[in-house]
Amino acid sequence: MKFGLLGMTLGHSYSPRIHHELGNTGYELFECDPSQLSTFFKNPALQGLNITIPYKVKALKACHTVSAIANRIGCVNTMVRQENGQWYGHNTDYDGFIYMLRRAHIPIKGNHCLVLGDGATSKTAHVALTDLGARSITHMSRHTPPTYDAIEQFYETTQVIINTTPVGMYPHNPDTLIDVGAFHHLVGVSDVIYNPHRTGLLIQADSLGIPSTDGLPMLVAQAVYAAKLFQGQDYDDHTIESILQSLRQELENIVLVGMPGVGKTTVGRQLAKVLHRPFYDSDDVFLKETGQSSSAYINMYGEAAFREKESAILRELGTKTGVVIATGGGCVTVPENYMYLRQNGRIYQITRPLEELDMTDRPLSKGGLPALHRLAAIRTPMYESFAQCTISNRVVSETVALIKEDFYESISH
Ligand SMILES: Nc1ncnc2c1ncn2[C@@H]1O[C@H](COP(=O)(O)OP(=O)(O)O)[C@@H](O)[C@H]1O
Ligand SMILES: O=C(O)C1=C[C@@H](OP(=O)(O)O)[C@@H](O)[C@H](O)C1
Ligand SMILES: [Mg+2]
Repeated sequence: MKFGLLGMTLGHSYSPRIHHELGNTGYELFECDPSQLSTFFKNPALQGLNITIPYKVKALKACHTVSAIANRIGCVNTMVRQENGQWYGHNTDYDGFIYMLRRAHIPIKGNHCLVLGDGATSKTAHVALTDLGARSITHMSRHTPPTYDAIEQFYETTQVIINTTPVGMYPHNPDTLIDVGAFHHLVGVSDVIYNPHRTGLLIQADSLGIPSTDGLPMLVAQAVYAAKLFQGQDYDDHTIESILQSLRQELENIVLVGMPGVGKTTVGRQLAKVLHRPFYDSDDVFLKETGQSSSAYINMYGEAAFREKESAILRELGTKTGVVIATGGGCVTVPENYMYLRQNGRIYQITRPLEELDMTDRPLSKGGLPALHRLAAIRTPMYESFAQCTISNRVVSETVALIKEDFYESISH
């Protein structure tokens, strides 16, 4: 009995991890060339498959019976071997897509929807949005009209935006196709990408207070719905949510911001140790990359030159998942750094009474306590606009425990 995911180049996939959690411990990855495909499907040991690009249409053709939904979409993502040896095909991406929208409370009925992209996922989205009662569905793409040059004509009508393109996906993050702020009547934005957790599109939606969702709930839900077909088990929403939570817990970064000398490096290092995560300090990375400490560099070339290099470092660090990142105290002065850090992370502002801050070798704290007060007056609103949570750093071990507690609590919502 073999189960697994079929594709051409699979790289890192969460599917085995999800199916293993559902008890299907033999679920594996099958990378296959187009020329091997018809022989592959004939292997009688194969009991169940999930299919990813570029084989979703070919898979449909290999099935003897196909669900009505999969037929309408024109491709299958799940194949189940029947007792007579023939393949049955379904599309659980459809079910996963609907689950994702329902979970995020994004209303479709009666609404004008704009779908970015015209690939396989956009077809799934089209059929699902139709079934959910969308008032209109417009597909925007690079080559088939309407193309992105025509986007302005949709600013006043669009109510829901769904991105089905890979734009903004790792390692090309952050990158966006459109300006969410230009749309005036949005009630929901969804991106089927799940790495990063928050694409540029979703960060924009979030900052405008528009309900939004990434694609991880869809990924997990389609896997659970496929497992129902593979294993004949009747999983409920609770199963989807608990797997989603464990993935989020593993993937979400913890990012520390705050005044120079407040304890970001010290707390971050301890926290990483307690959580068994890799630790990155942007000033350490700076030293490794330039051969100079941040303070020496600022003294020699000025703050602006330092900020530019620091941003490039944060852009790179922010694409990582499951790590702890301590930033340098001034990272909040560059607005783009928010997107770099927030795309995969929950950001914590660390505070301590200014009188207790360590000012050694910190050029921006030069000038004693009055200078530190002036710096804090400028920066505090910036730290607050970056951070989702503020933690006061009295005793390092307690600070670590408080962040850990908040982090797990935040993931469970
Ligand atoms: N809660 C705390 N109590 C006492 N000293 C602390 C505390 N947190 C950090 N420190 C000390 O403050 C200094 C600055 O800490 P550091 O982690 O380098 O700050 P940052 O990275 O925010 O600039 C270090 O000497 C560190 O040991
Ligand atoms: O506040 C700042 O502008 C800076 C803080 C430093 O990091 P710490 O906050 O870890 O001291 C370091 O990045 C650099 O000297 C600039
Ligand atoms: Mg530091």
